[in-house]
Amino acid sequence: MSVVLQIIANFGHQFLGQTSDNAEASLIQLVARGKKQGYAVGDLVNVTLTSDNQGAIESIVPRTNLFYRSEFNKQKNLAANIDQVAIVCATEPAFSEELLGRALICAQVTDIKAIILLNKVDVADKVDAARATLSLYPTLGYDVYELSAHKSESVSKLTSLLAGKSTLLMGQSGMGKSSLINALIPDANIKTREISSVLNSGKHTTTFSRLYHCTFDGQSSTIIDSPGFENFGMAQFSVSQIQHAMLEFVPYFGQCKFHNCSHRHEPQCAVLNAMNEGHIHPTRHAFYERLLEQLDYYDRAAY
Ligand SMILES: Nc1nc2c(ncn2[C@@H]2O[C@H](COP(=O)(O)OP(=O)(O)OP(=O)(O)O)[C@@H](O)[C@H]2O)c(=O)[nH]1
Ligand SMILES: [Zn+2]
Repeated sequence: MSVVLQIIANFGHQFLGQTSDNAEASLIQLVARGKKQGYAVGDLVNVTLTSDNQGAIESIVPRTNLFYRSEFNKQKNLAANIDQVAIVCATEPAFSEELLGRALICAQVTDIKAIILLNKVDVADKVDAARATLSLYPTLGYDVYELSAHKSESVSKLTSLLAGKSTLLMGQSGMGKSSLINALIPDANIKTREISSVLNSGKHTTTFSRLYHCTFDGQSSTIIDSPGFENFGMAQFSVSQIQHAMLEFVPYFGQCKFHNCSHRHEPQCAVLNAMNEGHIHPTRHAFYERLLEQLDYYDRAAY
């Protein structure tokens, strides 16, 4: 029998599938048939069932999007078919603005809405510094929501952002992502144990993405939890894609002296002028330079 299932967990060579509209549906262990393809959590796949709880993936339903990071030819799929990505930062330990910036660029190029969650705002002596760092981002168009995973009222406010949507939750280790998942999805631990029992092993479950069906504000929603990340390569993007994802640069494009201006060192560069006049934050320009340097490095390494 052939069915369409959604991949809800990805263990590299093995996947778990479930019907996308029924959170209570049993878990089906999936294997990829034929050519190995990079499936992602959130993918819809055509499956031939081989038993009650096993099946073979025959093909993939075309994706609306795929959020991934990559170094050289190594690709790490985080989620497919998502409506938004929520990047979890915290007051302590301090988060990396570099990683936040990279996740925002990736969302921008992939045309996925990004929101920033500042968790642990109950840590009174650290909250001002975190707020100061994040104050730049609303000026670029990214909403920042403050919350505390330990306070139920702030978690229930968060549900209105997630209701009816498929959201990828990502963040560095220690930002409180697991605490947030447990607060949002009270049976998350039970579901994780179910997965472990299907796989006869619990060891993989925290290192791979997984999808939870939930109901927020009466609307069926999904959350994809991804492993904490400590780097974010973007080898897949072109210089032009990165430039256009630097949203505060965009108004100045076309006004530089050289039409192929890299906005790094050229004379009469409208972007550099805007920075010197205080319209573009120097830390963002420095960030942009680092991204381009990394692309140069990938290019040189390819030859
Ligand atoms: N004060 C405070 N502590 C929190 C909050 N949320 C999480 N924590 C604590 O922060 C620590 C890390 O939380 P986790 O939920 O394990 O963080 P994580 O981001 O899932 O980290 P990994 O599992 O390593 O990826 C734990 O000691 C939590 O109790 C919060 O809102 N306020
Ligand atoms: Zn320029």
